[in-house]
Amino acid sequence: MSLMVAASLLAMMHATQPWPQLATFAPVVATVVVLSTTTTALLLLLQFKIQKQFFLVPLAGAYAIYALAAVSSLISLHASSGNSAPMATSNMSHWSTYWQFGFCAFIIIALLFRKIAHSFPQLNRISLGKNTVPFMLTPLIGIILYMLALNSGNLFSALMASAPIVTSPLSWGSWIMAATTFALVRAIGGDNKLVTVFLSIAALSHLCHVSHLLIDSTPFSSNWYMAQLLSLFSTTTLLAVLILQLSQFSRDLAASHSALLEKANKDGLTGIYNRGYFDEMAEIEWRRAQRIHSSISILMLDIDHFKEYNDQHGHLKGDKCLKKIAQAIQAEMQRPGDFVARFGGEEFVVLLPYTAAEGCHAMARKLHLAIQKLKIPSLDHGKVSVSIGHATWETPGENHSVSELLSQADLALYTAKRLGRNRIVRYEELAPSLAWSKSLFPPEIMHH
Ligand SMILES: Nc1nc2c(ncn2[C@@H]2O[C@H](COP(=O)(O)OP(=O)(O)OP(=O)(O)O)[C@@H](O)[C@H]2O)c(=O)[nH]1
Repeated sequence: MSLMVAASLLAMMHATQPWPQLATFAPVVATVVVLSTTTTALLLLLQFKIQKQFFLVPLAGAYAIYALAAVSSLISLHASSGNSAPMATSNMSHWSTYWQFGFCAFIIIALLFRKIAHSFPQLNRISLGKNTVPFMLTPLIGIILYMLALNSGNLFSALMASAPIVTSPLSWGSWIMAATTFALVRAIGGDNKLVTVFLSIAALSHLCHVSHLLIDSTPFSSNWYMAQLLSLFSTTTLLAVLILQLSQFSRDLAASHSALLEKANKDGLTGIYNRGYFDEMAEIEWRRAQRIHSSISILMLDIDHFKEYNDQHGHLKGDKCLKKIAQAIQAEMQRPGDFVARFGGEEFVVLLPYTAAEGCHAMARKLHLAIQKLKIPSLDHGKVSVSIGHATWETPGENHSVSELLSQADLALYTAKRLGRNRIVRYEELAPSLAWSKSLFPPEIMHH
């Protein structure tokens, strides 16, 4: 800001010094201003939609008015293409007087809204699309004022007469308005420091811009060039910060979305995947195995006598034991696609895509050994152990579902429990006597 004031003062000291006449300078500036103010107004409305802070709506109005003025400036430039610098005539034109007042007035309204926001919380609940009236009101007021400004040439001329700009009351009014806006931005500020800083820069460059016009607006003087540059500056600074904020916002959103997804898929206690995620992944892998005619295996593990463990050591120790076992199983998942989930209570399930029966059995042995190696002491049974049941489908058929494979692994696990726990049973071993097993185990036992 100090740099801007210093450059501005320097230009003022050499106010009338003529510079090279760049005929395209004013149209280029006006075009950039039209684009940047329109984008700023739209981004501010977008930000309101996200942040629900009503003051952003009049702030968008301020930039919408600026855009209207810049369009008007472009048109007048085109209409008087013979004139080298119609943007800065010796008197302030109607539109420039209008937009300088309008721009500042809307910023002041925005600041006041921000100040009293807590008294009108219902304003922040207005949503774009549903309640269109407040949003239509801003451009509507802008257009009405604009038409007034265009059609009241007599009123403005009377006020400004043909006096030099520096003696025109409207010009001074415009300067006072710009100075008040800057002072209010500094005084009221807000919680969003970045927006406040950049709004201050915009308000200060606007104040400098008006000051330059007041001192002298001879086309192509150093003062005139400075005034053009400042108008460019005052419209693009907030745009830059808005783009920065929106990109930051979308980055934050993506991060929190993936964190949320991660949380939704994980089991809170053990940190491994939960049953819901397992069901999703098992379905996907099952279909893939069907498509490419590949084998797929499922392994089910259940901690032995865990009820007794809980009763003897307490639930907290029980939780610790569950975590340790979950981590030990997780540590053995080395192939891409293999994964473990907590199936419920003290039961875990491991999905092994592209794995045939022998590979699955080797994995079961590895897991059994890994849990033995933990050497978690248990009062009645020496060390905590697990029972494992597993099943494999070499080529899953079209008319079958993953739940069939799951029930087979479950049946193998149940058999391991029945045979005395702390062992591995493969479903394929049971297969010939399956009918026998099913009739042997009544349905209520099957859901152990
Ligand atoms: N600490 C703790 N215990 C749990 C948790 N979830 C389930 N349990 C306990 O795990 C025990 C499971 O008991 P049962 O289904 O009878 O199985 P078990 O005692 O291991 O017997 P078998 O499986 O036949 O060896 C119950 O006491 C549950 O309260 C948990 O998140 N934390």
